[in-house]
Amino acid sequence: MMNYSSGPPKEPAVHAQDLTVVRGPRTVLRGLGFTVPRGRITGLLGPSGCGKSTLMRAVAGTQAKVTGTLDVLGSPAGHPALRTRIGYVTQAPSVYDDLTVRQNLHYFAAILDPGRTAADRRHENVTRAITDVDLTTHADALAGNLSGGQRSRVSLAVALLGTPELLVLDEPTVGLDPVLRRDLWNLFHTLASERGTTLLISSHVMDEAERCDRLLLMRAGEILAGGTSRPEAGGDTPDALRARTGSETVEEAFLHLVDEAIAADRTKETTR
Ligand SMILES: Nc1ncnc2c1ncn2[C@@H]1O[C@H](COP(=O)(O)OP(=O)(O)OP(=O)(O)O)[C@@H](O)[C@H]1O
Repeated sequence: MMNYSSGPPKEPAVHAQDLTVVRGPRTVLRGLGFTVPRGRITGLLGPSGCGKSTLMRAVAGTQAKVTGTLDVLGSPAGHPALRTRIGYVTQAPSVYDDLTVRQNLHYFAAILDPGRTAADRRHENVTRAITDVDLTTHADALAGNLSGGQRSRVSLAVALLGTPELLVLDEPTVGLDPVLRRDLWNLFHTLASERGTTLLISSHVMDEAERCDRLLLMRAGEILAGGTSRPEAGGDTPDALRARTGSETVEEAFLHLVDEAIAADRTKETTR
């Protein structure tokens, strides 16, 4: 296993400039600039509806009406060459209820790595992914009989099958108990430190921000902290964010920045 402790490559995994997304009649992301450093966990945090899922869909290449620059692992987002290099887990677990956990994984493994000669490798990858998400004891259970949290871990295991360079995880810990949340965060840190995986993880639970290496804070389709319009491009660290805003927690820092943004909006309106 490779160890990336000597420092990840400098070129960011994701680079966005003037990124704008329109959904229906609304401009949901407005001219965003940010980078996601390689081999680190970047947390994307902000209130419900601020545009986190839309941003992740754009990075994963599944979002329509994206304008501006969005480079992912050196290619434009959505490029076919990125398909096997990115693992994307949406909020809705995509598993087949009438297959067991192991059968689900074998099904997706066969798509990623087809052919009889790859059977041993597929078997190894499936076993590793099931172990990674701690579902070994449920490997032969039907997915339809699993709890919500277990089903989302099957989705995560599917994303881990191809050993992706970039993992895009949309609220992966929603509905999980504290022990599982802790275990998953430990897994995320192991993936970053031992496999060099870049993780972009969304959450609206501010205490999860403390577990990230870097933070991008969003509000109403804009980046509030960690974007490239500020010197802390590549995401603020939780420590830097707290220090910069004189706050004890990331939640307090976020509220401080929201208040600042609201005050700045009001000033703009009154000077119009
Ligand atoms: N298909 C759609 N058509 C039009 N607007 C949409 C569509 N999907 C989402 N939106 C709007 O885009 C905005 C951003 O949605 P998005 O799902 O990206 O937010 P989010 O931050 O991920 O929210 P949550 O934390 O609740 O998942 C929301 O205001 C939402 O109403």
